[in-house]
Amino acid sequence: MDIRETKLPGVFVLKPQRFGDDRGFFSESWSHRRLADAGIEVEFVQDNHSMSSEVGTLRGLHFQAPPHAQAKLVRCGRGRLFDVAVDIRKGSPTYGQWVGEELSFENGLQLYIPEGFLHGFVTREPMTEIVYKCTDYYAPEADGAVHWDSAGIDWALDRAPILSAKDASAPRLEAFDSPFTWEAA
Ligand SMILES: Cc1cn([C@H]2C[C@H](O)[C@@H](COP(=O)(O)OP(=O)(O)O[C@H]3O[C@H](C)C(=O)[C@H](O)[C@H]3O)O2)c(=O)[nH]c1=O
Repeated sequence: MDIRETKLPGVFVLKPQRFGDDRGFFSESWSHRRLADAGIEVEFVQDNHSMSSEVGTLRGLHFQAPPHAQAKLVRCGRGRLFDVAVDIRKGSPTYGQWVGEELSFENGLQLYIPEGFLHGFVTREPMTEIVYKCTDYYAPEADGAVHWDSAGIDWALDRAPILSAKDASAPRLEAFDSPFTWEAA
């Protein structure tokens, strides 16, 4: 498994090895030991799986506030999507900055997103499925959102995205009071 840090410290792109043969391929999609060896010391407790039928479906930008903050390990089980993380830790040198990566069934890439970051994605193919591990359980009372179009993200959209009502009415980043604070390592 190759693991490389993105331009946003703490956010990593991972590429598990695929062993191909006449049947297809085999891949270890997650290894606690391999992440720990890369300095990613987290315990996942919940797997999420969502499917979006249409191209241009945008889910995000979401977070869970402390004490239910979630780090996530995201991959694309079917189709293709553009996955984004935004730093919202007050005092962080990279506050408000974003990084994006195209994840697909074909490329097998994953994105690791630590606590203190918004997460969102937009689909690039129909029937796209996202699968991701979380380090805390769903806590609806701690669930939060920031407007998808307020962090300067280049979503490369050719039309208005398909959104949930919650996402369409989320506050803009500039009007958002983050519950996260950056702590220098
Ligand atoms: C997140 C979640 C949702 N739900 C239920 C609540 C709703 O009845 C239904 C759909 O929830 P929501 O519209 O929040 O789903 P998404 O818009 O895909 O939200 C997710 O999308 C972004 C990209 C994320 O990273 C988060 O995991 C999450 O916010 O699933 C659960 O039962 N458990 C959960 O962990």
